[in-house]
Amino acid sequence: MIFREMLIKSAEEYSLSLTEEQIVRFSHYFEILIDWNQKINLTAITDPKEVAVKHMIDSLSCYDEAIFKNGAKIIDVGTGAGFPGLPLKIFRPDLKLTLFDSLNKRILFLKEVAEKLEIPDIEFVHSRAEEGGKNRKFREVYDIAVSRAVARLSILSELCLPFVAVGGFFIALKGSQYSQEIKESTRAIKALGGEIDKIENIKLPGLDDIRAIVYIRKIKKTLSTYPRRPGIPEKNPL
Ligand SMILES: C[S@@+](CC[C@H](N)C(=O)[O-])C[C@H]1O[C@@H](n2cnc3c(N)ncnc32)[C@H](O)[C@@H]1O
Repeated sequence: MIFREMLIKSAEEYSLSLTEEQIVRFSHYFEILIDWNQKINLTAITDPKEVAVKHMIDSLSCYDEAIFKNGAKIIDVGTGAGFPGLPLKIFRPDLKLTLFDSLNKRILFLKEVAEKLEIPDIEFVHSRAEEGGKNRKFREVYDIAVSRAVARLSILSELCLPFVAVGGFFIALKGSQYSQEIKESTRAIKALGGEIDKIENIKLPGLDDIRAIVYIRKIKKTLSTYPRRPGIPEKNPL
């Protein structure tokens, strides 16, 4: 009940209106998350109010109606326990979502959530982004790539921009250190065919820190040299 109330209250503060069906799905997702978290490490955040704000509402904070077009193809790179991809899919069931992660246990959890919540049209991929980004099935076919808490922006751009089609967006959900990360990543974003479109500051209900959503537009194809081999983007950022 606490989760449900907090979710509704925070969504309202954030000017997002949720239907009863969506609220039920978010609540069920929360229950399965807490249950599985006892067996495998999915999240350090377990307090109902915190899960509602720091996972569910934070995930929705990158939602922009003008960018998330009807039926858009979206990939969540390093999705972990499904953030931000799954809350976005619950909010906008028309999205064609790919949940992508290098840890298979988390993919198994996500499959169970999708099945129990009866959410169709989700593709689950167990792979590293450095490999997926080279694969023709995934390369430059997405309208949107989203990612949260996976790597610094310079590294993350190499992991995410190869998935995005020209004209699409890579959306990075960033914490309070975002200014420094953005400064460091200018060269990488350009080299990968991207351009910063806008940066939106976010303050979550009840939290003091300022976060940022960085919207990067794909303006040119990514050179076939990127992404480099697994581990290289992190070891030697562009
Ligand atoms: C700290 S968790 C964040 C999970 C989720 N995005 C969130 O915000 O709660 C980072 C996730 O990224 C995945 N990951 C890290 N490097 C990756 C890579 N190169 N390719 C695919 N997934 C990766 C990890 O397995 C992990 O699940």
